[in-house]
This record gives sequence, C-alpha cells and structure tokens, in this order.
Amino acid sequence: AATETEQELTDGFHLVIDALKLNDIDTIYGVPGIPITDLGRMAQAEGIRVVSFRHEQNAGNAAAIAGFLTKKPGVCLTVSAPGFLNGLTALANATTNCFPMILISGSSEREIVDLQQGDYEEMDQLAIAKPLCKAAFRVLHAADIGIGVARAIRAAVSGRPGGVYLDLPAKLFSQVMEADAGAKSLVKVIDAAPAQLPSPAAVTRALDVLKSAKKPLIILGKGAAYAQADEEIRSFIETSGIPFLPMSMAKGLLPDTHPLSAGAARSTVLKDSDVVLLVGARLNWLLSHGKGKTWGDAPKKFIQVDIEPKEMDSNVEIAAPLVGDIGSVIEALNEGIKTGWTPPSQEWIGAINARKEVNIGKMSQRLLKNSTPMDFHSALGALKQVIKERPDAILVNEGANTLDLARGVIDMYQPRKRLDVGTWGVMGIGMGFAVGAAVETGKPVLAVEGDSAFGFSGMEVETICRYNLPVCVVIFNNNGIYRGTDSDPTGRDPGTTVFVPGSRYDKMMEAFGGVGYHVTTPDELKRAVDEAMDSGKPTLINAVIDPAAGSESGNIGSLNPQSVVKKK
Ligand SMILES: Cc1ncc(Cn2c(C)c(CCOP(=O)(O)OP(=O)(O)O)sc2=O)c(N)n1
Ligand SMILES: Nc1ncnc2c1ncn2[C@@H]1O[C@H](COP(=O)(O)OP(=O)(O)O)[C@@H](O)[C@H]1O
Ligand SMILES: [Mg+2]
Repeated sequence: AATETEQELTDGFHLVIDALKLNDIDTIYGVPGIPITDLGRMAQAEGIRVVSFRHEQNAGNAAAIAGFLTKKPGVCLTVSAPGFLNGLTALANATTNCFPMILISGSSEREIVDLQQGDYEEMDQLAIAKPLCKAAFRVLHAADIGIGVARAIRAAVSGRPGGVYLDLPAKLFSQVMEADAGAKSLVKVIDAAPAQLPSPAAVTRALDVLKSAKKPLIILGKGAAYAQADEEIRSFIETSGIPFLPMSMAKGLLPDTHPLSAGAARSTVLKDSDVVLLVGARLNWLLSHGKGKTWGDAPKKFIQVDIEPKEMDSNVEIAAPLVGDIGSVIEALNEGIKTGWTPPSQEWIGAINARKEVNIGKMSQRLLKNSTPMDFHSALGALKQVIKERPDAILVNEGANTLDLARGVIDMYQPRKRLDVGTWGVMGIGMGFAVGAAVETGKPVLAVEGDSAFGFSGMEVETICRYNLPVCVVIFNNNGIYRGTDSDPTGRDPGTTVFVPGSRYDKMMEAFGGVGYHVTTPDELKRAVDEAMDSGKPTLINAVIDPAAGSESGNIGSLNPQSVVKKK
C-alpha cells in the first residue's frame, strides 16, 4: 500500500477553505495577520474573494450586512486577541440586529491559555465571545473542521439569524491528515434555515383578531426585509387594504410612495390604530416598547409575526402570537383572507391620507428652501431626487440629524436598499456596510454620513479605492456631533462635540486616487452625486451644512439624562 508520504495529505488551512467553498461561501472580509495571513492568501488563490480592510470592525460590519442581504452568513476573518476584539463589536451588532455572520478568529493555544503562560496575543476568546453572540464554537482537531464550519453556518441562519463565533487555534491550521479522510469529514449543510410553519390555530386566531379591527395597521420590520418574502408581503397588503408602516430598514418593501404607506402619518397610525400586526419588528425602544403616549389611550391588540417564540410578550401582551418564518406565515394569512375579508373603512384610510397630505406638504416646503449654507432639508431634497431617479442604488445612512432626517425625507422604492444603524443606533457601520453592499450586489452605493459618523470608519476610503468599488460617500459636514457650535467655557480647548472648522474630507478620497467634491448648494450636490453614480468611481462629496442646523442627538434627544444639579 502507498506510504503516508505518497498518500495525498490535506491540512487545516485547506480543510477550512474546502468547508467554506462546499457551503457556497464565496467571500471573506477581514484583516490579515498571525495566524491567518496564509489562510487568506490560500483562500484567495482558491477563488474565494478576500476583501482586506484597515480595521476589523469594518470588515465585520461588511460581513454582517452581506448576511442581511444574501441570507448566507457573511464571514469575517481576524487575528487573535486585539483583532478578535475589534471584530466583536460587529459580531454583537449583527446579533442584536439578527444579521447572520460568522466571526472566524485565529487564537492562542489552549494548553498555554489555560495555564495563563503568556502566549502571543493570549486571550480566552471563546469565553469572551459567548455572551455577545448567538453561538460560539472552537475546533481543536483538523478532522472536526467540517462539522465546526457546518455548525457555525446553521447556527447563524436558522431560526432568528445572528452572529456566530468560530475559534481556530493557530496549531490547527498546520495539522495534517489523509486527504480522502479530510474530504469525508466535510459537511454540506442541508436546509440551513428550514421553513418554520405557523400552527393553523395561530393563523385562525390572528385572522379573527384582524377581522375584528376597525383601524388595522401593519408594521414591517427589518426581519420582513431579511425574509425576502417580498411578493407575499406586497400581496397581503394590497389584498387586505391594510395600511403599513415600514421601520427604517424595511423601507422599500413596498415603495414609500405606495397609497397604503402610512410612513408620513406615523404618529397618527400608532396612536389611533386598534389592531397592530407586527411583521419581523420588535416592540423595543424604536416602538416605545408598545406603550405610553406614542400608542395613545385606546386599547390595542397586537398580532406578532416572529420566528423567535420568546419575542412574544417581551413588552406588552400579544393577543395573537404567530410564530414562524415570515414567508410561511404571510402565505398562510394570504390564504386566510381569500374569502370573508372586509378591507378597512374609508374613514380610517381617509383619516390617514388627510394626515399624510398635511405632513408631506409641510415637508416639501422645507425641502424647497434654498438656504446658504445648506441645512439638512435642502441637502436631503437633492438626495431624495437622486434615489427617486436611481431606485436600485443602495442607501447607507448614519449620524444623528443626518440619519433621522434622511430616514423621513428619502423615499425608498425597493426592498433591502436602506442599510443603517439598526437596533443599536451604532455609529461606525458606514464604510463597512458600503463595502459589503457593493461587493455582494455590484449595485451603486450612496453612503449619506454625518461627519462624526464617517469618522468611525473613514480610513476604509482606501479600501473602497483599492477595490475600485462604486461607492459615493456624501458627508453632511456640519462641523460636529449634532451641531458645530459648541465651545469650551474655559476657553482652553474646542467644545467636546465640534471638529476642525472647514474640514475637507474630500481630500481624503483624493489621497487614495478616488474623486473628491466640495459642494455648498443642493444643485452642486445633485450634480456631484449624479456624476459619481454615472462613473461608478469611488467618490467623496464634502457637503457643507449649517453648523447651527442640527438638534442634540437628532430625534432621540429625550433619551439623554439631564443634570438637575447646577454647578456653583
Ligand atoms: C459607537 C458609537 N459611539 C457614539 C455614539 C453616539 N452618537 C454619535 C457620536 C453620533 C454622531 C452624530 O454626529 P454626526 O456628525 O454623525 O451627525 P449630525 O451632526 O448630522 O447629527 S450619533 C450618536 O448616537 C453612537 N451612537 N455609537
Ligand atoms: N425570516 C424571518 N421570519 C420571521 N421573523 C424573522 C425572520 N428574520 C428575522 N426575524 C425577526 O425579525 C425581528 C426583527 O426585529 P427588529 O430588528 O426589531 O426590526 P426593526 O428594528 O426593523 O423593527 C426579530 O425579532 C427577528 O427574530
Ligand atoms: Mg455632524
């Protein structure tokens, strides 16, 4: 028989790559370094696209949004300890937002870590990751790599999607084993995210509650966007005639200009509705926990569609829990309204339309104002037009005023086109999301960034140039966090929330071969964005905004604690 040397061998490096490829993982986002630099090189050589970043947080955010957009787990690859920790913020944010991603980090050897003998970048990474993600696994033997990768994939996408940590100690990569045994150890995950059908009783109960409504409302959350049940959802809304309110990343499931969109009458429908159907949306802080003045005094009944059974009754009693995947549930509801359904009264629809008309009228007045320097609304008026003309562009958005105002002003027309700070309201997702969206979809990306928000991931403009991605970054430069007008009462330093006056972020993009614009009017802004979208070249537009135009923390200033003690 052939000796071991003649028999073909494989090793940890190759088994990791083969396991990922076997499961259709075609992209890795990461930052090279010990012990995974060669893994990245070898993965690239074997046809996996490896996108290298300047900071692991941004690579992790790219992997997370890849998961949201594709329903396959995005993969982030980092070095041990500090690289792993930098990736953790993205892993925790992905878990909070129910985006499927896998953080794969090299790690130090168990025998040294467990004796705390001071390994290179020593850290018990598995223990640290566990509380921050949906699942965490470590692989010590090459023969277990196949099952380890399979478990990570299934954990990331089955049930409520989320972040998974996969810990690979350095020595694992150079472990060898016979090639055919290695091949047999690999696992192709079958039906990683199985349909979770709702119980017929739950569907009947929900339909009974819905039929009892005089003023029904549907709230679509980012779970509904993620589910890619777009046709089922559109059909349910248009057949039932129930008005819908999209949460930020669910905008575009039906166009914001749809006759049944209640986005422009948000406060009215939350207050006056009597039955609320939540579809992939949690009753968390973003919906005032389902109680208080936002929801008015009239008694309300909630129907909740969610794949996570424990989400029910999280904040208020759910009259009709509908546990299952959104596609299967909405399909069942569509069946259920084929007969015996009465659309909502014209009184309810009319009241909403009247409110919409007033609010849209008020908004359009503000968009027409052509002040100099620009304020948020005049700048957003130009970008609203861009997305209307280019509905398949992807809009990335972060900041405070820059986020809150853009959410209300810029209509979205297609699903999964608005990618933003999500459930945590985290700053810093911008460039990672822009890279991930451009790599995964090939579509042009418009990243509308507060100047502070941009600063968290701004170094990735070099990454955007290096891969020549069709990303146009517009920075709303109001010279600070929320505003640019604070000052230090002692006169020693700048205020704690301001930046260098007149900063020229456009020069940063030019520094790496991209295109920079400096604009001060809505017309200049529109022209620059159009040129960028037509050219597909990496572009950064420094849009000057009135430093006094913003409000502290945008729309959520009320969350700030106030000091009642006046300093003597
Ligand atoms: C990681 C992180 N750090 C800090 C914050 C606090 N924060 C910060 C620092 C924001 C930036 C607001 O300034 P901006 O320039 O991005 O936007 P506007 O000036 O247009 O409001 S918004 C906000 O909530 C955060 N949400 N996330
Ligand atoms: N395919 C799916 N089917 C059903 N529910 C889902 C699916 N994917 C995600 N979810 C659920 O969607 C919800 C998303 O809620 P949330 O992040 O609060 O949305 P939003 O912030 O847009 O309101 C989560 O509770 C999650 O369990
Ligand atoms: Mg700002």
